[in-house]
Amino acid sequence: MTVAVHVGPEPVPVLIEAVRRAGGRVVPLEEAEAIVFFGGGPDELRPMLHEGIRWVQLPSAGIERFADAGLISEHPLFTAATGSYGLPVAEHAVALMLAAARRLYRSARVETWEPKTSREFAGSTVAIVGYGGIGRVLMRMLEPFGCRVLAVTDSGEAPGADLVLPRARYREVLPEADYVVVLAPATPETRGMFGKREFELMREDAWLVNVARGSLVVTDELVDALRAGRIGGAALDVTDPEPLPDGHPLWGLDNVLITPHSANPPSSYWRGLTERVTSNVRRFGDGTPLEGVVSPSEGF
Ligand SMILES: NC(=O)c1ccc[n+]([C@@H]2O[C@H](COP(=O)([O-])OP(=O)(O)OC[C@H]3O[C@@H](n4cnc5c(N)ncnc54)[C@H](O)[C@@H]3O)[C@@H](O)[C@H]2O)c1
Ligand SMILES: O=C(O)[C@H](O)COP(=O)(O)O
Repeated sequence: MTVAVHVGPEPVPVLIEAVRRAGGRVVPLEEAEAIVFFGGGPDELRPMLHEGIRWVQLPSAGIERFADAGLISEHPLFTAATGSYGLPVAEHAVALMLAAARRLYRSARVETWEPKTSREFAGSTVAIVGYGGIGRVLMRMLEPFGCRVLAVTDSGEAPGADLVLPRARYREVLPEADYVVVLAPATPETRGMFGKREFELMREDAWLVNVARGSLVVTDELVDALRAGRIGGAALDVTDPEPLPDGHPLWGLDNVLITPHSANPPSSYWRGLTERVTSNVRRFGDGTPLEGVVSPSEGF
């Protein structure tokens, strides 16, 4: 079946091309049965959802803005870009962990010769809290380092992991991990899932690596834990608030690495998104299950 797809509100040429590559027809909104949404938020999307729309493809992996606005439904069906950005985000997590282990965050800033304090990353214990699309790629990248991987996922399956626990038991991995990589979605359930209580469970030399969403971490309690030496450090690609304002205490702590939500650079973003669009337009046309379907009740 040829799918009639509207790409908007921004008619991005590479997305139009991705729809056509999959055999879809790019049409005005009134004639569309599917929307590849790009260029706005819930306020722009809501008025586009006329009764002929059966499917909406959202551009990011984290779709909390749309869930919080009450837009996610089964009819129309919503898909996210979950898993599409596995390679770049997993690579960024590895870069942050290596920089932490090798103390590059420190060496890059000092202007004097210092005693050696770095450690080896190979053989570390890495907890992946939210083992999904990105977590699966991270697992593969950790293999050559001989890491021990503790995975938190409700699926019960994480091939190669040394331990798999359901999300309700995520705190149990914290005392064992050298690095806790946060990869869960932003939902009401995950808001603040890393705060004082969780930092107290972590090892004093362990690093928190957040490449998911800032809302999962209670920022003030993280600052307290870092100042008190309760944990070794934090590497944050995402923060709450975001952007992190100038003068925020996190900027001044030397055991903190901050990147500006740059784990998924533009070239990787467009590659991941166009692949997801092509694959899902094809699947929609064939009547096969779509990738990245969002559950209205779960919010991811
Ligand atoms: N930094 C960036 O630029 C960037 C880019 C892409 C994605 N992200 C974020 O990374 C995260 C993961 O993306 P993904 O594509 O792997 O998504 P995904 O849906 O494939 O994986 C998320 C996993 O977390 C699990 N999960 C849900 N609730 C949980 C909980 N309470 N505790 C532990 N695990 C839980 C899910 O079951 C799923 O397996 C999302 O938060 C996304 O917004 C960030
Ligand atoms: O979740 C994602 O795909 C990235 O973090 C980008 O999300 P954003 O477009 O909502 O910032």
